[in-house]
Amino acid sequence: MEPIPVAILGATGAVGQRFVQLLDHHPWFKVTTLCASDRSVGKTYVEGCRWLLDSPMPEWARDMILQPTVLEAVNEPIVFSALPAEVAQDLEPALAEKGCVVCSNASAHRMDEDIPLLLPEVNAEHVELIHQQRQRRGWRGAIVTNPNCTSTGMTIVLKALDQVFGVKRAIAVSLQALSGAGYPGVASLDIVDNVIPFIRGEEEKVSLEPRKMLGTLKNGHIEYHPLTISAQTNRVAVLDGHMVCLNVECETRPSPEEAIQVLEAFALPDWLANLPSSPRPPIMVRRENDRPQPRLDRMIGRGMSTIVGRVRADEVLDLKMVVLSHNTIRGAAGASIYNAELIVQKGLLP
Ligand SMILES: NC(=O)C1=CN([C@@H]2O[C@H](COP(=O)(O)OP(=O)(O)OC[C@H]3O[C@@H](n4cnc5c(N)ncnc54)[C@H](OP(=O)(O)O)[C@@H]3O)[C@@H](O)[C@H]2O)C=CC1
Ligand SMILES: N[C@@H](CC(=O)OP(=O)(O)O)C(=O)O
Repeated sequence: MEPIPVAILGATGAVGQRFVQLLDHHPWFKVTTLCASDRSVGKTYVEGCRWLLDSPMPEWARDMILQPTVLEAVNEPIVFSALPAEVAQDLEPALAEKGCVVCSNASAHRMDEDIPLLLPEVNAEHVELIHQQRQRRGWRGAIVTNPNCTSTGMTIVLKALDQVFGVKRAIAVSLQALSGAGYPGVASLDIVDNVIPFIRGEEEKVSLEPRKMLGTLKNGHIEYHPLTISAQTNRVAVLDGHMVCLNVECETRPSPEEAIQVLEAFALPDWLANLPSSPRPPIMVRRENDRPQPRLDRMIGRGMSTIVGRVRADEVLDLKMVVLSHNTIRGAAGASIYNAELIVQKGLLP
């Protein structure tokens, strides 16, 4: 098929750069517009972007001129948004009204009733909410969001366990990478030799977003999962990869070995598993007693897999384990691209 033109908003940031990297040689999508703030507009991408990734900036991106982040600059059928939430708030609905399908990382519209908070491994059927948006709001396009990067890996694990054992309560303690705070992010004098036990708004998102994703779509409306989550979130001196120490209580108490078998057997239907960005495998269980580790394991499945280790019986709830997910790939740009592939596959582009 002809490549589908796509735009990237916030193209110079930590997540925007991942979009540029992951869309290089993408089999379906071709980047035709890069947008940034007024600070960068008019510069070439190579001038306006402090490239932080360990592969070279793609040749096609280097000389593209950064466009203003305004409605008139964007005419592509698919728009990837890596905007600050306050900028996304009004612009994303305006783009959806104009006819663009916006695949967004920003938190601004994640919890809106008719907007899917989509993780294909967990709730691919929620994409049908696009029809509600079009009916209720009169949009030709749509907004589809991906979750907070800490919510991402743990929700995939909770889904696998919920399908078999039912999940009732969870305690999540995160160790979050620096790239999660964007660029330049946290000052080195704050984080070297240190852990910061506060990330604004994060605990609220990690407690609530999984309940929407694990919820049931009934009559065009999502009934949230009754699961209760207690979250504590911390910033640590890791570059990429968010780790979550997760304790889970189930309806039916599994042994650690039963839980491992369920996690290893977690599979996607063929139509999802065959999308270009689908994680292969969706979940990998490490049985060594000192894994997963961010530096060693975050790129498993090209950064799209969820890695689980240290699955043990818990003295307070039923199970405890450690979950690792690449925050700017599975938790951000890779997530949006995977969602866009799902939308194309379902024939939901206008
Ligand atoms: N980093 C992560 O792991 C995750 C991030 N997110 C979300 O993704 C979004 C982007 O995050 P991240 O890449 O980390 O942030 P960065 O701060 O690294 O990048 C922000 C980007 O937005 C642009 N921008 C800033 N202000 C404006 C403005 N007023 N108008 C237009 N563009 C603007 C910047 O352009 P310029 O360079 O010109 O200033 C830059 O391209 C945020 O909503 C964040 O919450 C979600 C999940 C994970
Ligand atoms: N808050 C996350 C990254 C992020 O921006 O998430 P959100 O889009 O949910 O605010 C982190 O610090 O790692």
